[in-house]
Parts: sequence; structure tokens; C-alpha cells
Amino acid sequence: MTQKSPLQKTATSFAEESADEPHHEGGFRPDFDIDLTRGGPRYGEFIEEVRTFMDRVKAALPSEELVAEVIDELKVLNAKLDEVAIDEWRAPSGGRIDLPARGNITLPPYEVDDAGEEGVHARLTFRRYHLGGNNAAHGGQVAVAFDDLMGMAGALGSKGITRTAYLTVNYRAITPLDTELKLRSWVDRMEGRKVFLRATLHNGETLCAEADGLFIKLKPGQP
Ligand SMILES: CCCCCCCCCC(=O)SCCNC(=O)CCNC(=O)[C@H](O)C(C)(C)COP(=O)(O)OP(=O)(O)OC[C@H]1O[C@@H](n2cnc3c(N)ncnc32)[C@H](O)[C@@H]1OP(=O)(O)O
Repeated sequence: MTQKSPLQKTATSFAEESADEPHHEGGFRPDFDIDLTRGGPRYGEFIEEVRTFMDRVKAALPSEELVAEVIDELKVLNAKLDEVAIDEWRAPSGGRIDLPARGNITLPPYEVDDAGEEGVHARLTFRRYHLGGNNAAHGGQVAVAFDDLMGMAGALGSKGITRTAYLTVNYRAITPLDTELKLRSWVDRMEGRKVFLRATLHNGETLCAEADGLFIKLKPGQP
């Protein structure tokens, strides 16, 4: 990859600034040795196929025969993937910052447009597998998106790794599926290790949800 994403640029500059500092082994382990080759050039396509599979499962009314066939095929694939299972630090999932939601299938697939100390801007389209009811996104999925983006904004704003102490979400309007939404998070204020963050989710001019949270900057070695 020749062009750096906004998050990668920021991570690289932090790596240069913190080159002389001891390696932090706690929290989400900010290992700045970012390797975007893990999983190969088609890893993003692989993750997208898994997401599409979840969409199809959520939407399907399969026959007994099709259920049996899919189970058999999944068993084969699961056995193949089981052979290449690795610890969380070296798996590409969550570390491929060039991909939507860093290639993590359990996160809503947001795409970061801008990330820095002043905050993070992202685009997010919820889809069938995020369905709560009546074509609206599940509230828990909205909270997951906020938690992750706020964690990122907290890390960039505080130049440390933070964990969520509390997260309050206010749902203001239905969050539609299959619609590109704008997600934003920023540090409101910091008091020592306490990082107070805010976040919003908009559909055009409509505020779908907003959040405020307290994230605590972790001490070296803190889990
Ligand atoms: C670029 C990478 C991006 C990655 C993004 C990933 C984002 C994902 C974020 C998560 O989901 S993290 C997982 C969910 N969170 C947890 O599992 C955290 C579980 N809780 C803990 O580990 C600890 O309770 C915690 C680290 C949050 C705080 O423990 P500490 O021992 O470090 O701090 P302490 O308890 O001394 O509190 C520090 C200050 O915060 C305050 N505080 C802590 N929890 C609070 C709370 N819940 N409400 C209000 N204040 C709170 C506390 O009163 C104190 O205030 P003062 O300094 O003024 O005395």
C-alpha cells in the first residue's frame, strides 16, 4: 500500500514521537509496527464476503436441504480457518487499518475519512445483518460503532490507549439500513487520565443518535 490512510498517518507520527518510550504491553497494545500485508491483498474482500454471508443468513428462508448443505460447506471452511488460527495480536482482524473497521467483522464497517487529535470523521452504512426491526439498525450496533470510534478518538486525542468506563447513547431518530451515515467523535475535555468524549451519528441533517462517554487512559501494563 503506497497511500496512507488518515489513521495510519497519525499512528506513524505517534510512532516517531514515542520511539524512545518503553513498549506498552497493556490495553489494546499500541504496537505501531503496522503491517498491512497480513492476510494478503484480498483480505478485505474476504471480510466483505463474510459480511455478505451474514446479510444473506439474516435475510434467508432456507429449505432444510439448503441448511444442511450450508452446514457441510461451513464445516469445511471452519476446519481450514482453524488450521491458521493465531493470537489476537498477530491476526489481521482489527489491525488492517486500511480496511473498513480495521477488517474486524464484529464491528459495523465504518470507513475513516479523517482522524487526528481533533477527532475522527467516518462514513458508515448499516446493512441487513445489523437489522433491529422494521428496516432500522439495532441500537446495540449503533453503540458498538460509537464505542469503537470514540475509543479511536480517545486514543488519538490523548496520545494513549483508553478503555471505556461508561458510554451513554441517546437514540434521537430511526437509524436506517442501506444508507450512508456520518459518524463523528471528538474529545470534549480531559482531566488527568479521564478522557470525556462525544459522538454523533447523522443521516443527512437528521441526528440519529449521539453519545457521551468517559474513557480512561490506561497506565503502562494495564489490561
Ligand atoms: C486505535 C485503536 C482504537 C481501538 C478502539 C477500541 C475501543 C473499544 C473500547 C472498549 O470497548 S474497552 C472495553 C470496555 N471497557 C472495559 O472493559 C473497562 C473495564 N473497566 C476497567 O478496566 C477499569 O474500571 C477502568 C480502566 C475503566 C478504570 O480503572 P482504573 O483503575 O484505571 O481507574 P480508576 O478506577 O482509578 O478511575 C480513574 C478515574 O476515573 C473515574 N472513573 C472510573 N470509572 C468511572 C465510571 N464508570 N464513571 C465515572 N467515573 C469513573 C474514577 O472515579 C477516577 O476518577 P478520579 O481520578 O477523579 O478519582
